Amino acid sequence: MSEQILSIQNLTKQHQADQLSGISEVSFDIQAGEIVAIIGESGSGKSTLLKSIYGLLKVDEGEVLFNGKRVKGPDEQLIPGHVDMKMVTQDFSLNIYAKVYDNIASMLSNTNVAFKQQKTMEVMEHLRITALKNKKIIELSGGEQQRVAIAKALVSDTKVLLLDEPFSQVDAILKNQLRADIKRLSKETGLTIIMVSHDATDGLFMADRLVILKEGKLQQEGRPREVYNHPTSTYTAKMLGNAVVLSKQQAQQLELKVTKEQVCFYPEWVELKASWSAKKFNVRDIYYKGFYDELLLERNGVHIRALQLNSGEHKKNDQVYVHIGRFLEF
Ligand SMILES: Nc1ncnc2c1ncn2[C@@H]1O[C@H](COP(=O)(O)OP(=O)(O)OP(=O)(O)O)[C@@H](O)[C@H]1O
Repeated sequence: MSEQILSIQNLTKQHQADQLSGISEVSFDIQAGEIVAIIGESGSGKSTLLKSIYGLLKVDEGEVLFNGKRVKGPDEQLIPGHVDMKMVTQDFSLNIYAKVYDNIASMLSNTNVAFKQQKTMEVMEHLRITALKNKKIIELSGGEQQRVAIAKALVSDTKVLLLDEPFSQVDAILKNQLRADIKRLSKETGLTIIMVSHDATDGLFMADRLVILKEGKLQQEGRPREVYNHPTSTYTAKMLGNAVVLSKQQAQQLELKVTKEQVCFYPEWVELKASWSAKKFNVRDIYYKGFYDELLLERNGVHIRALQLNSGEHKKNDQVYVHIGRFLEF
């Protein structure tokens, strides 16, 4: 059983006193070796939470415990931040005229040169940037710079890596590779990672646990599969899976038996098949997604979306039989 490394307790930080602008009473624990993804819409407080955990912001209330010891705020020490944690921000903080190797090695002392070399080479191999060793940062692509920034953060035996929008600079192919590499790194080395992303698929793909933030408050937390399949709000469902949200009245127009005010389901829960319970819908539009289509369907003026795995099977203005196999009520 892994041990707890961080405990975030009742953390509150408002940037402006007169309006909600930060985080409010956020509490959760992080186990050593876990990957935690903080997910939320723009302005929900993700960066504020990450910076508060690292000790970059003076919080109003609550505290962060690292192995049971309180993380100090920026007003309590000369260099803000925690010695066992490292944060990689979107600007990377690299010396752009220095070589990749030197950028990384600069984090280690010269007291043991052989160790410094070995450690730098080791971390470069982990991040697959050995071939870039003698290149200057200015000669690298955004994705390569991102890897160097992570290598630099990890070389000095970091226990917790904090990543703020780690994939903002990379294309889809590189993003998949980098996500897999970071996940592998955490599993191989026991590194704890807390990442912030506006793209929920990053969290679903990589994280052991998701923390969903809404307007500065913790909305839901749990394992990705659990949170995805059992969202406790329409906000979480929309953040994670492009969910369809209907009012009670709209749901009743589709002859769904509902009792609560809102109904929510993912497009993949909608079955396109004729059965005794299926209803006829019109295909109003088709969005081509590569190996599948997303259909915009309409019945009695209510629109829903469904997936068509057999791309091209139904066309615009076709009529299809639809069974909403599963839906949640809020
Ligand atoms: N230094 C600051 N001074 C005043 N308000 C701030 C400051 N930093 C953040 N805020 C406000 O606090 C709220 C949360 O900001 P934060 O950057 O934590 O959100 P976020 O979820 O990371 O957003 P994004 O995804 O857009 O980066 C926002 O309304 C933002 O405008």
